[in-house]
Formats: sequence, structure tokens, C-alpha cells
Amino acid sequence: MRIDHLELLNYRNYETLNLSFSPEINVFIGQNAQGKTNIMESLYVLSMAKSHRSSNDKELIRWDADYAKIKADVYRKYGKLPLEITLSKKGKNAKVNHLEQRRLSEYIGQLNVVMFAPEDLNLVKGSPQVRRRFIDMEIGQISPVYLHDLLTYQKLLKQRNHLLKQNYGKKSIDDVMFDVYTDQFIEAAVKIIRKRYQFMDLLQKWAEPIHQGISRGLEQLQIRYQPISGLKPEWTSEEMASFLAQKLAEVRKRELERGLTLVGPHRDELQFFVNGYDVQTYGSQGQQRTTALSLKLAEIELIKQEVGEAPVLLLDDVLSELDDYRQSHLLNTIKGSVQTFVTTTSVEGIQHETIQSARLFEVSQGTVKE
Ligand SMILES: Nc1ncnc2c1ncn2[C@@H]1O[C@H](COP(=O)(O)OP(=O)(O)OP(=O)(O)O)[C@@H](O)[C@H]1O
Repeated sequence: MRIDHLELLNYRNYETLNLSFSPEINVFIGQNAQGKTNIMESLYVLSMAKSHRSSNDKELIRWDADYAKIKADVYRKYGKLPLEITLSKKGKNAKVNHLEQRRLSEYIGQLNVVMFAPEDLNLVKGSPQVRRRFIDMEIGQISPVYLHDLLTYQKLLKQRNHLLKQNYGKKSIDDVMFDVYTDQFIEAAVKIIRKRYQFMDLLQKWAEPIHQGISRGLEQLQIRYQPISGLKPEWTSEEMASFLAQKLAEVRKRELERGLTLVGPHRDELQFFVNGYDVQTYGSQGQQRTTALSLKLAEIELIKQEVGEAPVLLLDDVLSELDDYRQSHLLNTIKGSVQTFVTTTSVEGIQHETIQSARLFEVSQGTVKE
């Protein structure tokens, strides 16, 4: 898939912007704080209906404006697909083919993007929450059902926590609603866990050879998805559900002491091992970067396989950070098959042949010149 044309209205520091893109590589060059990331972010919002760097949609609206609009002509295998997102202080709405979508979970997935930005190092270095967000966003892109199940799970978690808080400090809960929520919570949790296992298997399958390639055969990457300790991936849903019920019963007393649900996918962990050791703790900065890059490249392959089309790749301020070998590896992987957007403060760190074949845009104070 590819983005042919982009229109922004009152988006961050762009009052209006109209751009046509190359189906191959597009490079945005400009000093700091001119609006390069804002363009990448707008493409991300167009895909995921939310920003990768802000959870507050109001920040995306240009100061003093009431609403912001992102419009694009996307080309999929079957033809042109106009997409549109409007963000206002009251909320957001999304259109596909000029038709408003009732649910954002139905909108997500029309355009697939893979973004690689400096903060993606946090995927390896950061808290488990960052990794859970990564899993959710990536599975969500290829599975609207997962997004739906995740929303159900989060709602039930909130309701269950609410009752735990209401009964805070007690020895037990005598409330039928709590048992009902717990049963529904377990059912939703099992769906999430099963889907995460499936996704991790695919991610492992693609990331391992990619990581070997980038590390010139020296490193073996292993991804370990660790839901509730003791749970086995080969179990049936019923077996998982009864295991979860047992675990929840075991921690009930502590849950009441804390007013919180202590077992479930909201506490899952994802770990990365290189040659058998945990990269988060023992990996060098370079190994952590290679791991993050392998995961991103694996996502491209995974989306290709699951969706049947390559996603769009957004490289925000990272290409010039990669050494020559990693840069070549990345560019060879995407060559000719993945539409790519790159931002950089200078073309110096980027390979000459990439710059020569790319469409170049100069970004300065909210204006873009080709
Ligand atoms: N809601 C908004 N309304 C108007 N301007 C905004 C808004 N949000 C951010 N900006 C402006 O956008 C600019 C930052 O743009 P952006 O984050 O795209 O920088 P950049 O060109 O990627 O730079 P860097 O290389 O430092 O990341 C700043 O000048 C900031 O003041």
C-alpha cells in the first residue's frame, strides 16, 4: 500500500499542507522543531487514529484552531482509498471512502504503518508497559477483533478494580456482580493471551533471521512472551481459563488489600534475549538498537503476510543514527517494495544512492518545499 497524496489542515504547526509523494522513498530535511515529526505523526494518526507520542488529541490541533483534519489518498491493491480523520475538542471521527465510520476499531487497519523512531529503543530498554503497548498497537493493526476484545478486557478490568476498591481491606467479597465480572474478565483475558501468543510466534519467526542478518550471523534473537507464570501456550482456552480462575482465587486476599486486579494480560511481560541473555539488562546500546530494528523489520514482513500488502514505513530521525551496515541492510530489505518516509536534519548521514533516488522535501517553520 502507499500514500499518494496528503492534506493537512490545522495540524500542529501546519495551517494547510498539500503534498504528493513518491511511491518509493520520501525524505524530509530540516532543522530541529520545524515540523518534520509532525508530518510523520500525521501519517501515523491516519493509520492508528491516535498519535505515537501523545495521548492527548487536543495537542494535535493547531493552537487557536478548533479542529484539525488529515486527509489522504491511499492506494491499496484493489485501488484508491480516500481516508480522513478529523480531530476536534469534542472528539474525533474517521472516514473511509468519504463514509463516516461508526467505530474507530473498524477504521484502524485501512492503512498499515510501521514507525521507527528514536524512542523505539524504549521497546527494549523501557518498562513492560511500553512493550504491552507495542503488542497491542501491532496486533490491533492487523486484527480489528483483537482491538474489540482489548476494549472489552479493559472495561471489565476497570469494573473489577472498582469493586475491589469498594471492598478495600475486607477479607472477602460478597457480591454476585464481582463473580460475574470475574468470569467475563477471565474469558476476555484468555482471548487476549491466545492472540498475543499467536502474534509472538509470528514475530519470532520473522525477527530471528532478520536479527541474524543485521548482526552478520553473530547474534541469535529470541522473543519470550511471558503471560501468567505457569500458563502453557499449548493449553486449550478452557484450561487457560481454569488456570486463571485458580490464580485469581489465590491472590484474592492481596487484591482486596491493594484494591487492584493482580493477575491478567494487563501485567504481561515480553522479553528479548540475544544469545541467551536478556538484552534489556545485559545488552549494549548497539544490541538494543539492533533488536528494536529487527522487530520493526519483522513487523513489515508480518503485515505483508497477514494483510497481503506491505505497510508504509516511517523512519523518524533514525536512519542517520544507523551505521552503514545496518542502514544498507534496512534499505535493501525495503527496496522497491515498501513506501518509506524518512526525516533527517542533514542528508550527510544518509547513503548517497538513497538520497539520489528519493523525493526530497525541505521543511521550515510549518512549510514544506519540494
Ligand atoms: N498544536 C500545535 N500548534 C502549533 N504548533 C505546534 C503544535 N504542536 C507542536 N507545534 C510546533 O511544532 C514544532 C515541532 O515540530 P516537530 O516535532 O515536527 O519537529 P521536528 O522538525 O521533527 O524537529 P526535531 O528534529 O527536533 O524532532 C515546534 O515548533 C512546535 O512549537
